[in-house]
Amino acid sequence: MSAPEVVVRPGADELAATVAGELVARLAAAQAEHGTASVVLTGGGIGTAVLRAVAAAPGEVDWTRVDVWWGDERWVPAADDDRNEKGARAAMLDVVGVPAERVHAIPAADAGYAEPEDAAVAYAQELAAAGDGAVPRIDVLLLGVGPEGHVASIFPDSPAVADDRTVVAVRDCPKPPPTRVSLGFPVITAAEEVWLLVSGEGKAEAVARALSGRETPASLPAAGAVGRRATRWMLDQDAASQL
Ligand SMILES: O=C(O)[C@H](O)[C@@H](O)[C@H](O)[C@H](O)COP(=O)(O)O
Repeated sequence: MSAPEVVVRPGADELAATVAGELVARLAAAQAEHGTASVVLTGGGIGTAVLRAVAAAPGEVDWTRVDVWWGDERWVPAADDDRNEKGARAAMLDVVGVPAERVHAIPAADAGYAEPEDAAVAYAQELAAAGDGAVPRIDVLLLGVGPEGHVASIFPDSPAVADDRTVVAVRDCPKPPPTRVSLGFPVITAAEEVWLLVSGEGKAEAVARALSGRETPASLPAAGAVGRRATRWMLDQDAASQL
């Protein structure tokens, strides 16, 4: 595991454009090496801005050979505007044309699973099937970061921080909506590259704490979000202001 890399851009728009350009380049390189590429998407403001920037400049990637997964999803019906999937489809997936069979959405609350725990098991099975029983190769795993240091839907000092399952149901989230399904640390830390996308002064303290080396994944989940080959903190100036 290498030391985290920190990239700082002046503002959120420049950050989104930089991340989009580097994501396109990384996915194209993965396709050149493996034939296919895979990315885990995040919800949230800067994550969605990145998807819009990718759609505006989709580059050299063959989008019919990209597998798309999600880091977390809100436990709401498929048509609800809170769905990360809905936002990602509108911002990018439908624009660049990722085929339906490569879009691995976390089941919605009206998809036929009684409880989010059942949906989590189903998503864990879908991941395992793609990876021949293990976590599939993830070229880039994108994560937003909350002001208190959550990533995906793993919140500080919540049961998910110590859960060794690949996918977990999460209840009583401090950020609404309160019920979610999230990847667990075993998947996040299995990704080739983890990119943490952070914008705004309200996140500056969490960024500084995560990079201080003094936090645990339980106290500050973002501190536990490390990739196998690379961990990149991609920040705007405000988010970097306490470094
Ligand atoms: O679905 C979600 O809510 C997320 O995936 C969540 O982890 C998000 O990425 C962060 O809360 C940052 O969100 P913002 O960029 O909007 O602050």
